[in-house]
Amino acid sequence: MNLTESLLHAFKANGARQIFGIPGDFALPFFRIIEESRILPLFTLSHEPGVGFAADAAARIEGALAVAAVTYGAGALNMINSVAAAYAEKVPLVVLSGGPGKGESRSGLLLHHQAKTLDSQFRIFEEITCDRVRLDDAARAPADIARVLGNCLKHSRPVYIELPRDMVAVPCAEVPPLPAPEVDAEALAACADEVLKRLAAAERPVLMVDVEVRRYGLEAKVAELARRLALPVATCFMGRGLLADSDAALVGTYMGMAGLPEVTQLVENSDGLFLLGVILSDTNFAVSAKKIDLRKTIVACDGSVRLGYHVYPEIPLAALVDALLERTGEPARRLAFAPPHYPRGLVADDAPIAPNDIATAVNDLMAAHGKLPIASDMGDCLFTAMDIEHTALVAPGYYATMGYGVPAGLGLQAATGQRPLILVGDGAFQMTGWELGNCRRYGWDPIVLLFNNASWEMLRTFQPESAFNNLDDWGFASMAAGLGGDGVRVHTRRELQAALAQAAATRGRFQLVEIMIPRGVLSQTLQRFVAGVKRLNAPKQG
Ligand SMILES: Cc1ncc(Cc2c([C@H](C)O)sc(CCOP(=O)(O)OP(=O)(O)O)c2C)c(N)n1
Ligand SMILES: [Mg+2]
Repeated sequence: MNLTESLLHAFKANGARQIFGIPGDFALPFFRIIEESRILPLFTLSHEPGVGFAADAAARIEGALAVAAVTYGAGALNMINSVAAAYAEKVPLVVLSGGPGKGESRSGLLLHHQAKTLDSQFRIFEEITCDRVRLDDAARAPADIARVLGNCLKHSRPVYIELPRDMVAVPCAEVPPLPAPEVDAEALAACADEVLKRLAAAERPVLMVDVEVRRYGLEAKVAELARRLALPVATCFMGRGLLADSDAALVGTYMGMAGLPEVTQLVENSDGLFLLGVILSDTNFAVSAKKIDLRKTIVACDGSVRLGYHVYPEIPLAALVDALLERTGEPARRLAFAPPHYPRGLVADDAPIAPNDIATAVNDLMAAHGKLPIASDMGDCLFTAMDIEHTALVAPGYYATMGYGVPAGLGLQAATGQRPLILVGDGAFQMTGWELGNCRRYGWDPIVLLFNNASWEMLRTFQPESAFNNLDDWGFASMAAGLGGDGVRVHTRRELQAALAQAAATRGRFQLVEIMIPRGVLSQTLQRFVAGVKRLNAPKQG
C-alpha cells in the first residue's frame, strides 16, 4: 500500500464518505490515486471556497469527518474562509493539500504558488485548525495521520495535512486505530451528579442544544435525556434543525428579542438553564432581552463543563451525556409543551412576495411532500428559515459567511443522497451560485430558492443611507438552462406556489426559483433582530 492509499483508508475507516476537491500540479499525483483506487468517491467543484463549504456541509449533516482536497498555494489559500468557518462552527473538516517535494524545496528557486516561504501555508493554517502535519516521512506517517485525525474528531475542528508530491506513492503501513479519548471516571461521576442535582433543584429547568450535539452524534441520546428529565428543549440560532426528527419537547429557537416571545421568556426566566454543546457566541446570545446569568447556567461545551464557579475540564460531551443517561430512568411526569406554530396556507394571490410568504409556501410544500433538508446562506434567507418547520438545517449561523448555501446544498446531497432545499440571497448567489453547473454530471437536483431583492439588504438594515447596497438585477433564472437546470422568475404569491409545485415535481435537474422581493421587505425575524441590535446599541439615556 502507498502513502495516499493508507491515508484514504484512514479517512474511510474514521467516517469520511467522499472527497471534494480541485486538483493542481502539486496535487495531481494523489488525485490520480484517489480516482483510480476508488477508496472514496471524488467530487470536483469549480472554486475552492465551494469545495470547503461542500465538505463542511457533508461533515455537519453526517456528523462525520469530511475531506477537502486542494493544490498547494492558490488552491489551499483560496479555501481559508471556508476552513475558518468550519473552525468557528466546530466542523471536523480535513484539509488535504498537495505540496512541493523535498527536492524542489532545495532547488533554491522560488516555486510557483509560493507566497512568502514554502512553510507559509502550513503556518497560515495553524490559526484555523486544531492540528497539522506534513507527510514527509513514510515511517512516521501512520502515527502522524492517526494523531491528526484523532484530534479532528476529538475537538471537532479542522485539521491540515500536507502531502508533498514526491511522497504520494511511497510504500506506507496502514494507519493504526485512532487514540480513544481518556476520561477521568471519578471527575465524570462528580460532574454528572452535580448537573443532575442542579437540574432537580430548579423549578424552571430548560435544555438548550447547539452544534456539538450533532458533531458528536448525540441527537438521539440527548432527545432521550430530555424526555427522561422532562425538560423543554430550545435550540439556539446556530443549533436550528437539531433534534428535528426526535420526540423531544422542542419549544423552538432562542433568539432573544428577535425570536418567539414565549421561547425567550422560557429561556431567560429559567433558574436551571442547561447549555449542551452551545457555542457562547454573539449570534446566539447578543440580542438577549435579559442578560443570561451564566453563573446560574450549566455550560457543557468544548470538552469541559462549567456550573457556576465550578469547572470540570476534560469532560467530553459524549461521556457526559452517557453518564447522565446512566443516572436517569423513566420520568415521573410527561412534559406538556406547546410546539411552536409555523405559518401554513399561503394565500396564492397576485400580491408581491415577502420572505414570510416563502416560509409559508415551503411549509405547505413540506406538508404535501415531506420534509426536505435545508442548506441556507447568510442573509435574510437564514432568518426566514426560522419560520420554516423544524427540519435538518446546515448554515453558517455564527461565522456568518456568505457563499455557503449553494455548495453546502451540493455537499448535503452528495453525502446523503437526499434532495435539499437551498436558500440563498442574490448577493451570496453572485459568489458561489455557479457551482450549480456541477449538478448535471453528479445527478444532483436541489431546489434553489433565490431571494432576489437586488440588494445587500441585511447591510441596508444597518446602514440605509449607503447606495452601495443597491445591486443590479442579474436575471438569474434565465441563466439556469445554460448551467444544466431549470429556472423561473416569480413576482407574486400565486406564481411562487406554482413554481414550488413544479420544482418539487421535477427530478434530475436543479430547479432555480428566482423570487423577486421588493427592497426593504424583510422577514419578521430579521426585523426583530435588527430592532434588538439597535436597541442594545442605542446610547444609554440619562
Ligand atoms: C463572504 C462575505 N462577505 C461579506 C459579508 C458581509 C455581509 C453580511 C453579514 C452581515 O456579514 S450580509 C451581506 C449582504 C447579503 O446580501 P444577500 O446575499 O443578497 O442577502 P440579503 O439581501 O438577504 O441581505 C453582506 C455583504 C459576509 N457575511 N460574507
Ligand atoms: Mg439580497
